[in-house]
Amino acid sequence: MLITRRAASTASQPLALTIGNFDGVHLGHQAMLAQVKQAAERLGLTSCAMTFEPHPREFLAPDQAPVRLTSLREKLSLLAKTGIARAQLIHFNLAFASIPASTFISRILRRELDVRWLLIGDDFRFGANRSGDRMLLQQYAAQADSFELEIMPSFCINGLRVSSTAIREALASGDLLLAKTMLGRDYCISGRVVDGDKLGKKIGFPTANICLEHNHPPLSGIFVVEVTDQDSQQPDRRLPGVASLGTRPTIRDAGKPVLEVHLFDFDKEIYGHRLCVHFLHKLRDEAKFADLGILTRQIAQDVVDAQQFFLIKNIKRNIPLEVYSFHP
Ligand SMILES: Cc1cc2nc3c(=O)[nH]c(=O)nc-3n(C[C@H](O)[C@H](O)[C@H](O)COP(=O)(O)O)c2cc1C
Ligand SMILES: Nc1ncnc2c1ncn2[C@@H]1O[C@H](COP(=O)(O)OP(=O)(O)O)[C@@H](O)[C@H]1O
Repeated sequence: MLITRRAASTASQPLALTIGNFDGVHLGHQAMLAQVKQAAERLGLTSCAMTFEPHPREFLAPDQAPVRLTSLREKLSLLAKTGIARAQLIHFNLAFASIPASTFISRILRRELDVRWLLIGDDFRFGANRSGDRMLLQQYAAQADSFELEIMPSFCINGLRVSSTAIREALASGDLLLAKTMLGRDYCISGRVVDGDKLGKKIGFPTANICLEHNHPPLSGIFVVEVTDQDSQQPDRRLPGVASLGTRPTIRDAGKPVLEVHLFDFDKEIYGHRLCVHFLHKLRDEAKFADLGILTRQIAQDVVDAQQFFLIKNIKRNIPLEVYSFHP
């Protein structure tokens, strides 16, 4: 077995490690990473998260692979925000998928990475044919001069197990609040602004078209959003707007999802800028309208509905408030 390393910036030091796909870096992942950091501090180790690209199921069964919550870039940036010292990226290919579970432990975890403390989820499986499990790791952990093993129980909120699958389902059904509860932040998609059909300005609603880093986003429809522009003077400033994520059937069906945002009270050229679109609320599903005039009137209504959302969101209040909106 040949292992090649690229761009390791930290010197090789004994590790406190956790392993996973970390798609979304949700609150369950964040709790795991916090434990790894604590153990690393306590034991004088380097905290590290091992993750895979592509997602193992994207490689092994592309037809059944789940839609991604985060691109690799987004995932690494979220991992960095947790304060974990290092990410160990495994290029998931046939050679890696064929490594027997016991070889993965002895050769990679122990010899190559010098793992002294390991945290895994309660349903963690690994190695060729997913034959390795916590029992196997426990056997190795019991040996002299081995690593310490911790098992993370399911992380639940209101009795619901937080998982990437549950977040994908919440997003697909338009329940952005539930997704936010599990992610610990608004769901967001980032990418660079590219040229579109140049129709937006003509109909009075310029839209920044964002190049998607993953082809199958986990949600679709028309949304209230806030946008941050990483290439602006104020990269953390959240600009309000509306976004459309769909195939645009009215104009010329793009055949694949297109993400575009119209920002309120904004008229700068931002082609090439990297934007992050934070999804706050779903307004409606995308529709095929009879002509451009009807679509334009609907977009104007979407803007009014979104502004109403922001009006209520921004009022400071000390009374529990439930809001009903009626649509024709
Ligand atoms: C708030 C909003 C709602 C939209 N809703 C739809 C829709 O329901 N159906 C559709 O075909 N296109 C919809 N669009 C996409 C428009 O067709 C698109 O923005 C317009 O064609 C301009 O595209 P361009 O930026 O590539 O020039 C929507 C766009 C926005 C900003
Ligand atoms: N309020 C705004 N919201 C979004 N983009 C805007 C806005 N004002 C100006 N722009 C700029 O105009 C472009 C969108 O104009 P549009 O006519 O829709 O062209 P395109 O089809 O290339 O997206 C954006 O990429 C951005 O550079």
